[in-house]
Amino acid sequence: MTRSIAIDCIFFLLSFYDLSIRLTLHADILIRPWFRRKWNIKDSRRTPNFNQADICTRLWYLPFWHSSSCTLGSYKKKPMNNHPPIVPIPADVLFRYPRLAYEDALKEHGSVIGVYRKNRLEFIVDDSLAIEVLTNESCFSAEHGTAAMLNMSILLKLPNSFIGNLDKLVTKGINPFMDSLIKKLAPVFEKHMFNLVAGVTALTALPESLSEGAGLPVDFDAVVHRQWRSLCLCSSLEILTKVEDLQKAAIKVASDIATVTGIYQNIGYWSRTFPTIWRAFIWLRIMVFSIPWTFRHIAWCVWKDLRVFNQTGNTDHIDPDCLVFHMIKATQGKLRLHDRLWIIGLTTGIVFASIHQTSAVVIWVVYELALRRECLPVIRKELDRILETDISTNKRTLTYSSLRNAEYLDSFIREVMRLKGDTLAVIRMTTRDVKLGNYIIPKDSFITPLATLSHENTNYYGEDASKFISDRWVGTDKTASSISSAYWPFGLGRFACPGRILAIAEIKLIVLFLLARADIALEGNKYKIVDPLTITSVPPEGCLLLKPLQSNVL
Ligand code: HEM
Repeated sequence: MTRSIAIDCIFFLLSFYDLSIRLTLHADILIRPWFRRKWNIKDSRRTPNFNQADICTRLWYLPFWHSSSCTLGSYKKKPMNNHPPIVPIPADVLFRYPRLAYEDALKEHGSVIGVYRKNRLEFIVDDSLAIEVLTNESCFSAEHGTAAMLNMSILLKLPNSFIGNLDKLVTKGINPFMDSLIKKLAPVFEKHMFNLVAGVTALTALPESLSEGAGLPVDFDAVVHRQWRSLCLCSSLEILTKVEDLQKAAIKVASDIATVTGIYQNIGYWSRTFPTIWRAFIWLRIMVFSIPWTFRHIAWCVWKDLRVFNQTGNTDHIDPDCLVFHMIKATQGKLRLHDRLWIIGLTTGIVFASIHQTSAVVIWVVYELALRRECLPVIRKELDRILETDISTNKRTLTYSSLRNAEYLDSFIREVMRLKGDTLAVIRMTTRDVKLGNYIIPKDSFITPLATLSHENTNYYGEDASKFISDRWVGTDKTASSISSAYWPFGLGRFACPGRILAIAEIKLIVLFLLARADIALEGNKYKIVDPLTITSVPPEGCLLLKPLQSNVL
């Protein structure tokens, strides 16, 4: 840590060097060819894709170029015997072209390599070792990986497994109750999506608006962030739906945890350039101040419910679909102080796990659909077929069984999740020195398989593995949530995402209710990938256009 901070300080000083070069280059474009000739920077010695990096990046790494590595990080540790090769990949290249950089390095150096990223050595493996790494929990631990990412190794010292408990909670408290959950969620999703379309309908009625064309822009990201994220909470923590402030607090907590895990670290210049100082600072700010402060409302609500349970001995005041209810039921008898704190801790974990990734993936799915407009009529036809009639209200609506029958949409979502370009999406940490292939991976090392090598592997998917075929999975038993050695956007092994069934159901609800009333398109027919290294968690940016339908499906 001290060493890393010292390295960051050196980086800090060197950044002035970096700045001066950037200024010089930007000031006079004419000197660029001279620089190119002088430093012969046309071709990379290491990665063929490196020529895409700009001249500034190369000059930034110039002082370290002739050493065995071009990142300062590699001076940190002396490799032990049988250590996998450490491949120097400049940070900027990793950020911009992670997939190509890692794939090339693995192709050149073998199936396991070490790469320094954000001052941290990570081991990357190819498809041949992916299953071993993802499923052998005793050597490659998901729990250790998550705790280390959060800088919360204290979680591993607790008498109960935190992630194990989260996993059990979702498996026992959500998955068996999907029918009733979807019954509760569907009307809320319906209302929000229909309101969104109604807003556009009102605008298109104005004489100055475009009546033709692809539609009017809506701030879909904001809808997902403000409204839909909070809707997700209905499913897990019904308590939060009662008070708007609590929803906001939950969203803030989820985004704080995402920041601590480094999800947004790639986006900012300072966080990328001074990763260790940034991590220490952010950890302190968020874990010590922000989360306790923001979470106090939610914690207080849960605490009150738990107190009432302790006083009365019954759970009548809590919705039986709410996870707090299941947590109380799982604890025998009266709740002691540590039981209550544990339940509050698990609540934080669920808030993060259930909101963050789902809201990013829904944006991916909607944007991909907007680019493949030929799929919209097929989905609408499917929607018409799967709708069920509620006998009490005589109204056609979506139920969990109708969502399960949405085979085409399911296949589309699976293709999006497979091909959106995840790289280092699922992390593990070695619990001891582990032999992997011909190498020894030292204890406490981050290790992760490169997802693209599994998800687009021609051995599994045939020659058209990288081609998006929307109905590829229709009529097969492979649904968007069924994971395998060739498809693991939800992880694999003992701690594979337990919330995947709910996540896919929620994504289907939002897409179906949206398409029931509107056509979608993307402005300029494109979106921008904000962070190619963290595709699953950081959604793409684009401007969604909505055009209300002439005749609604629902
Ligand atoms: C599209 C949305 C989602 C994606 C892509 C996703 C992905 C993942 C991944 C990759 C993991 C790690 C698995 C491993 O290490 O093998 C995970 C873990 C987990 N997920 Fe999800 N997830 C999603 C939605 C949800 C939802 C809706 C819930 C809860 C209702 C949930 C609850 C959990 C829990 C409890 C864990 C284990 C704890 C942890 O590792 O943090 N997830 N998820």
